[in-house]
Formats: sequence, structure tokens, C-alpha cells
Amino acid sequence: MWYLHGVVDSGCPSSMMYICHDVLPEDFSFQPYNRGIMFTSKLLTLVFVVQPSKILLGMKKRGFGMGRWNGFGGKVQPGETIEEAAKRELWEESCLTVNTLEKIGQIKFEFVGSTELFDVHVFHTDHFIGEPAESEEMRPQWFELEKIPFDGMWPDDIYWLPLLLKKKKFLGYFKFEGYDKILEYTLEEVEHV
Ligand SMILES: Nc1[nH]c(=O)nc2c1ncn2[C@H]1C[C@H](O)[C@@H](COP(=O)(O)OP(=O)(O)OP(=O)(O)O)O1
Ligand SMILES: [Mg+2]
Ligand SMILES: [Mg+2]
Repeated sequence: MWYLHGVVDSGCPSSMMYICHDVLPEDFSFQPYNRGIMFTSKLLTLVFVVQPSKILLGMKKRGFGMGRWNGFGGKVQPGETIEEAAKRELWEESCLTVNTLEKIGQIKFEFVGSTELFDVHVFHTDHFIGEPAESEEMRPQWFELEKIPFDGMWPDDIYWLPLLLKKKKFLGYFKFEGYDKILEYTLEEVEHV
């Protein structure tokens, strides 16, 4: 049996290679790795702009997750930090700028049949500059907090978005079959993320 032992930095922050080894590290716990499969990991960002009684979501118009309401975000590019990427994607997709973002969660997604994990870094902000505007990728819309369209969002969101709205930090793992069915998941509140 081979186990995850470390991470190879391929030089591109959005493409870390996790390697497996036949030694079980002491802090070894993350579920997908203990099956001895070699995974790559793709770094992604996700930003939610929240006001006291409403949240800004975007209808994804193209690519991954098309047709679903979601926060704003995308792939971390070489040479930028995850927070820089989160701000850039928010700007590109909604025309909003922010001075600060609060890191609130980290979620790993596994898709059965794929050895690429999505490592999604989730941010939250109360303060923004500008007016939301439609982009090529997203059509922004405010939703009252009691009317969040969970049926039109990724099925994992209903588990952890309530934590974000309470400003609780969290770590999650969701295993998907296709893009609609969650086979298993873990979710925990943490002090630091
Ligand atoms: N299960 C899931 N639940 C969720 O809420 N968000 C998810 C998710 N899986 C992926 N995402 C988010 C993370 C990220 O914000 C987005 C995927 O990235 P994108 O495809 O939007 O990347 P980019 O904005 O770089 O795209 P392009 O500019 O079209 O290349 O979907
Ligand atoms: Mg995007
Ligand atoms: Mg984008």
C-alpha cells in the first residue's frame, strides 16, 4: 500500500502534485489520500460578498458549474497569492473591488474517476467598492438571506454556506459522483483556516 507522503511543487501554484509513499505520516488523516491514490490538486478561489440582509451571487454563464448560482472565483495563476487571485477573479467576474477579504473556509472536492482534487479557498467580505455588473462569466444578483437559491447552486453549498454567513471558519471535503450527487463528505468548524 502506498500513502501520501508529501507534496511536489511543480512550479505552478495551481498544479501541486501530491505524492504517495509507503510510510504513513503521523498527521496523515485526509480521506482521499489514505486510499493510496495519487492526486493532483487545483487551487481555486471563491468569494462571497455579504450585506446585513443579502448576499451577492453570480449565475455562471460558461465553463465549470455553468447554470449554477455561486460566489465569484476561479483558478489561481502562477505568481499570484491565493488572496490576490480571489480579488482578481471577483473583479473580473463582478466588477467589484475589495480592500480586504476574510479567509473563511477551505474545501477539497473529489470527483469519482478523476485524480484531480479541487482545493477551493473560500473568502467572505462585507465591504466592497463599485456596483456589481455582468461579465462574460457571471451575471450577478443580490438575494435576501432567507431566499438563497440552494436548489440552483452546487449541492454542497447548503452544508457550509450557513457557516460562512455566521462567520464560522470551516474545513470541508466532498466526494462527488458526477456533478449532482454527493457520495460522502466531512465538514468541521475550525479556529484557523
Ligand atoms: N462543488 C463546488 N461548490 C461550490 O460552491 N463552488 C465550486 C465547486 N466546485 C468548484 N467551485 C467553484 C470554485 C471556483 O470559483 C469555480 C471554478 O472556477 P472557474 O471555472 O470559474 O475558473 P475561472 O474563473 O478561472 O474560469 P475561466 O476564466 O472560464 O477559465 O467554481
Ligand atoms: Mg470563475
Ligand atoms: Mg474567472
